[in-house]
Amino acid sequence: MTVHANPVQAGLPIVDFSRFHGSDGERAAFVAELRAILHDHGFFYLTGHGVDPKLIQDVVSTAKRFFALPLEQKLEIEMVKSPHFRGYNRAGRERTRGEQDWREQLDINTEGEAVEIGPETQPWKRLLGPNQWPDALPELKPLLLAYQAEVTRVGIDVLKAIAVALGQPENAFAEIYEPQPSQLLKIIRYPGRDVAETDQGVGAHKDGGFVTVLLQDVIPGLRVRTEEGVWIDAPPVPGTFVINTGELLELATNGYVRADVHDVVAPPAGAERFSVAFFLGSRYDATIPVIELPEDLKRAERGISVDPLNPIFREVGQNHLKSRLRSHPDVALAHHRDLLTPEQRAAAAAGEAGSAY
Ligand SMILES: O=C(O)CCC(=O)C(=O)O
Ligand SMILES: [Fe+2]
Repeated sequence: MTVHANPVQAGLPIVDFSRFHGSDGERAAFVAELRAILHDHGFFYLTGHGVDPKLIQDVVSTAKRFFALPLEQKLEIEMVKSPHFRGYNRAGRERTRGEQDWREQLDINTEGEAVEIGPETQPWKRLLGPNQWPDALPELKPLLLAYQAEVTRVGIDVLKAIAVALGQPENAFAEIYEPQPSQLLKIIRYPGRDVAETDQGVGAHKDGGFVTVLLQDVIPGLRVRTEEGVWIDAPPVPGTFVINTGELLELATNGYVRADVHDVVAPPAGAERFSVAFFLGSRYDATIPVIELPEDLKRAERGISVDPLNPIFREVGQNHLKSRLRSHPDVALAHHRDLLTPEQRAAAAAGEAGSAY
């Protein structure tokens, strides 16, 4: 694989998206490179994405001001107050495979109205509803919604390039993300190891959707596990996003596309790490299709390995709801007891269930 000017030696490749819109030759080279990356890792740095650096700077600085608010102001919008899994979580509240993640975060999603839930309503409709915003920082809402719109555009652009790399028409995935893809935006703060009770910023996991668009501030911590089981560091590279594919693409391509496992180690004592993660998925009412790949790619399909601890459904809304119920047992108990089995209720009450995302 040819890797473009890559300052991260032996690390993840850096890809310039403007080449997708360049000359025919540039586009073909870009698409071939992307295809190899999708198959090897599903992880890369993206430049040439067109997001205004000023917007990025404002999002990061305002996110830092949010986390610097007094705890009681952040708790005014604690996630447990939202049946739709929106809002703030203190560090230690989220779990990945039963182990505590050590990060605080604010979760935003598509801004919308709650749906009245009756016995016939599909359970995933509980995910729809308004976000919670801090009164103390009114500028956060317009900023994060503007940013969410921008990273949605980037995610969809990348998805079009992915479709082409897989030998499909650019709009191959449009029928499962139009008119409203699922959006989940998290601003995240990882406290240093002097404060964190474990080294686990977030435990090893795969993301769930189409693609994740990750903005890292300046402190490293993200690591990616290759197919051979080697962990590679993915430190921040200024001006880039880290893009990674999610399980949806693994499923849709019968494992041709890889969604590498990754984690975040807590920053050193005295440091704190900030990131902004955006997860783009298909419509909640979509079913993940299996894409017929060209013969040469088909031969390289790996198949899908099923994780018994975290089964994945082709019904997207059901899948999202499952992840959210597992990651946030307090919300599950407060608002969705009726969806839990007695075992899940007991595990949630003991704070045992959970996974990232
Ligand atoms: O904070 C990061 O850099 C990555 C977070 C992540 O992998 C996730 O939230 O799924
Ligand atoms: Fe992740």
